[in-house]
Amino acid sequence: IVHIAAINKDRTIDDYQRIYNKIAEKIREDDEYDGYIGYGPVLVRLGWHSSGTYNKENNSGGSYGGTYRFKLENSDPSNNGLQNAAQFLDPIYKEFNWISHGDLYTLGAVCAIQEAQGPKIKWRPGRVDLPESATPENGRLPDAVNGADYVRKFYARLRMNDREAVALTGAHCLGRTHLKNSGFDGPWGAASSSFTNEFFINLLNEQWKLQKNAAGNKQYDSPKGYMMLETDYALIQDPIYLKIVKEYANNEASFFKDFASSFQKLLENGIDYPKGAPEYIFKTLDDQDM
Ligand code: HEM
Ligand SMILES: O=C1CCNc2c1cnc1ccccc21
Repeated sequence: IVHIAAINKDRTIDDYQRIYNKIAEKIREDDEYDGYIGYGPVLVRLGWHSSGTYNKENNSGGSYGGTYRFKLENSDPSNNGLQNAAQFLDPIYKEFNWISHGDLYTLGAVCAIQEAQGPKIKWRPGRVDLPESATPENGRLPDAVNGADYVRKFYARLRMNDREAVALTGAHCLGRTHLKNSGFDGPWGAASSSFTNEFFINLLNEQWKLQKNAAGNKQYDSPKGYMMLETDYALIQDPIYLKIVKEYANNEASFFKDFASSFQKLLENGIDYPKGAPEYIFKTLDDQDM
């Protein structure tokens, strides 16, 4: 399967910065969501899940077709809770319905990371809405109750190496798990809305105890009320991953650099960009004194 980015000559960076600003202002405005965590984390998860269906074996899935908008994909149990992000983006799509859904979902994630004081993420438009028949089947997104071998194999399907896998999982500095969505619970204390390397610091500094949560699922809990999924904890069980976790815990700049490149790669998996395709770096509201 080949998906070629459609270059729309009528649209410039100003058009996309206007959408970016609308999303950023709405994130600021709707600050009460999820106990005042805000919409940032769930917008990041929507961008990641709409891209995480990619399979390098046949170049299927991925963000290009915006197929999350179809029932088969948005009712995938792995996507429980992302309806909140889709509803957040609805009014933005109505006002700027010249943008494709794939571009909107990924732009929303880039905006959320940058507005959370994370790294600047390069973003390229050109995804084209595909019909419902192009929706990938359920089951392509990762399960949390697994170890390092599963994590390595899963990320390899997305063309990600060990460093990219650890960097991407660092997005778990944002938001939290919700029993009603995924059957995992917490953390309450550490559920942050700022993008930092604290996920790696938590992994190394807390005492973790594997226990069953209220839904009967295993997760790691710490005395401070923090939590880790088994796939999070795998990053300090595997010696190769552990070395990278230590690097990112001690060097936030290195984490930011690797996250920025890995996240762009994740969001662009499966898309062929023609030579000279425009690539944008959006200004934050702070950069624009807004
Ligand atoms: C093995 C890989 C991964 C697994 C098993 C996993 C699993 C999960 C689970 C179970 C939740 C809780 C969802 C809920 O209950 O609302 C979650 C939340 C989240 N995930 Fe991941 N994840 C993985 C990788 C990633 C990646 C690569 C990113 C982004 C780059 C990401 C970003 C997020 C964010 C931002 C949240 C918080 C959402 C919110 O607060 O509503 N995750 N993840
Ligand atoms: O250590 C943290 C910080 C707050 N958020 C999360 C952590 C660890 N694992 C997570 C897994 C999924 C979603 C959020 C988190």
